[in-house]
Amino acid sequence: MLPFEGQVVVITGGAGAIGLATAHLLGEQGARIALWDANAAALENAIAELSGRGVQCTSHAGDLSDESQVETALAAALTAYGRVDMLVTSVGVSPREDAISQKLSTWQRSLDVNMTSIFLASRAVVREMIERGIKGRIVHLGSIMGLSGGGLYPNLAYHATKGALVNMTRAMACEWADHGVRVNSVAPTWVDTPFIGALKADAEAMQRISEVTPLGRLATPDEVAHSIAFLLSSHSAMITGHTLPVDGGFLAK
Ligand SMILES: NC(=O)c1ccc[n+]([C@@H]2O[C@H](COP(=O)([O-])OP(=O)(O)OC[C@H]3O[C@@H](n4cnc5c(N)ncnc54)[C@H](O)[C@@H]3O)[C@@H](O)[C@H]2O)c1
Ligand SMILES: O=C(O)C(=O)C[C@H](O)[C@H](O)CO
Repeated sequence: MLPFEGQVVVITGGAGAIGLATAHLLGEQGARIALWDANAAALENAIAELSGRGVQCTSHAGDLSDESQVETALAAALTAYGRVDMLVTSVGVSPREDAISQKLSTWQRSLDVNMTSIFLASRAVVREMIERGIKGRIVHLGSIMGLSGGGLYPNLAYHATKGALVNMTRAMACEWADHGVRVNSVAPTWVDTPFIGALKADAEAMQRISEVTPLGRLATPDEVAHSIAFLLSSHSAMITGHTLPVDGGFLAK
């Protein structure tokens, strides 16, 4: 039997690079997938890719910082599958603005996407898990920037929201442990995805990233997906409230 045979996973930001790599990995291991994302065109491609490989999948296109979108998405997933066993939150925005010139609107949008959407999806899914007695598992996409001040370039709103996610993970884990729901995060280093397209085009930034990363390279979406799968699996049954760096040694320096 496959490790996630028949289990249902909701992946927010599921049309993005890390979300989709996770969908492929969990799908290969027997999971049924619900991808939620704001990017309707990318979702369509993602669903075509997954279906082409025989993975059962549904999607919902909408802004997940909007409570009604999250509720609609969950209702559709429940209609399709009747349950949700796992949630991966992989939405994110990274404005890379310095604090002095940052606009309030940019700051607010970062909070809405990087924090509120995660609260909304987690709350919606865990209500269902508790109602149905499902011992669910959640993994959030944090960042090494939530565990350090960074230093290579200013990005206050990103640092603040990813830092908050570390403690949101702990608080959710403590609150939901009695129901058998585990909550963890991964904190990747820079991952080779379109999310850091502007940085990849900057040779000097890439050189500095390589210097501050003991393993000297970007992570791949697949490497992050495998860490997520571990935290969703029974192999991590005694781990909750934890943030796992997937960082090539960045935080060890
Ligand atoms: N790529 C990296 O270097 C890196 C490193 C560390 C952490 N992360 C985190 O991993 C996560 C995924 O990153 P990625 O590299 O796959 O990026 P990505 O841009 O490929 O994927 C992010 C997805 O989130 C979706 N999204 C953004 N705002 C949304 C909203 N309001 N509602 C619904 N969907 C929304 C986007 O449409 C996109 O498909 C993010 O949380 C990011 O902060 C990325
Ligand atoms: O977008 C940025 O500038 C980031 O810092 C995003 C990621 O978190 C970065 O790749 C390191 O984790």
